[in-house]
Amino acid sequence: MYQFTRMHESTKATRYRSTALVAVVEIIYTYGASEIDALIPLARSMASFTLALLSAVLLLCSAVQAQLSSSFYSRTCPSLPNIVRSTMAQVVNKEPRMAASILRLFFHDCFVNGCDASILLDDTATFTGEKNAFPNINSARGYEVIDAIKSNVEAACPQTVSCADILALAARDGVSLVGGPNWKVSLGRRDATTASQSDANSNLPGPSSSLSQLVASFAAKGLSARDMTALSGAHTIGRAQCANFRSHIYDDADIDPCFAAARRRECPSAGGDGNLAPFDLRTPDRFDNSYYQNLVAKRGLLHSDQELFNNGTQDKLVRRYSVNGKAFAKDFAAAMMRMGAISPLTGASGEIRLNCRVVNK
Ligand code: HEM
Ligand SMILES: [Ca+2]
Repeated sequence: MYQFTRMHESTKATRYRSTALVAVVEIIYTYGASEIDALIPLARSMASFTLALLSAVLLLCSAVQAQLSSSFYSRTCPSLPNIVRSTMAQVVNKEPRMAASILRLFFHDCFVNGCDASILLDDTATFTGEKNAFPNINSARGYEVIDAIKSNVEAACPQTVSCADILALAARDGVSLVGGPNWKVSLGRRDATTASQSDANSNLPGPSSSLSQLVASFAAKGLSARDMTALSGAHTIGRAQCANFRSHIYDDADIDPCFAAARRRECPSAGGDGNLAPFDLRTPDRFDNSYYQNLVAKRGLLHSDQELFNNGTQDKLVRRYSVNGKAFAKDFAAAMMRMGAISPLTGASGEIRLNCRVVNK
């Protein structure tokens, strides 16, 4: 759709340019070379008209393309990267898990109608939002961290930076603060004015998903199976609740029996639904490639995790990441940039929310 509009505009520009050229040639032909001097001002004004037209078309193109850019706030809010980074550093220093929780918030935002901070909206009389959808209720956390960053950003650059961009930056900083890769965050997203609980319920993959369901849910967002496997490496940090991995440790066969027995101690077969367990027992708060080493050892915590290494299409890639932390870091960063570019609101769409929890009045 964007592509079509762009081609259409540039065809128009070429047509205008050749019409101007033909006109100049016709004038020379009709009036003779001796009168060309008199025609120079006319030719000049036609040339500048053509130039103006071309630049107008170029401007239109960039608006239509609606591209994000890492320098989006470099003039309007130069302190933005430092504010986000220093707030995240304080928060993660106090509670390392928060790096994981903010990363997950970003994933859950982007997969539901794009990276538009829809997940941050509280329910209202006119819509039921995403916070109480099944994948998020009693599970997604870190909203108050985004509030704190937002209020620091508002103090420095009022009404300028979207909550969606703050979330994208905070997720990146959290990962890099706990030892993960760094990447350039593209900016210029705007905030949604509505949110949908049912979209959150249907677009986010669940812990009992099969490999083909996982691949399909990422494909629906324009992400490849490789992206899916790299992004799942986020489960190298953070915690999960017993209710989400109980059936894997009690009922599945594709699991190391010692690992299953150890995990059952923190997660009884009945009760204790909210008991927390780290995804990665070895380095629970360090963003490394041990998630993949765990999968190869059949020590994935969720059923969906172990699906990536269970004699399927992703086995080879999982093995590669398990022995090559650099390859994982590189692919994770690239996939995060692609995930962060899912259907952003740009230009005049959406708004710059003043409070990340509520739509502007
Ligand atoms: C591939 C499909 C995925 C499934 C089925 C899935 C599912 C889950 C589940 C069930 C939990 C535990 C929640 C709880 O018990 O409260 C969780 C936690 C987490 N997920 Fe995923 N996830 C997936 C992909 C991702 C992706 C792509 C990311 C980020 C790029 C991510 C980041 C995280 C993080 C960091 C945590 C820990 C959060 C915390 O400790 O607060 N997940 N995920
Ligand atoms: Ca969203």
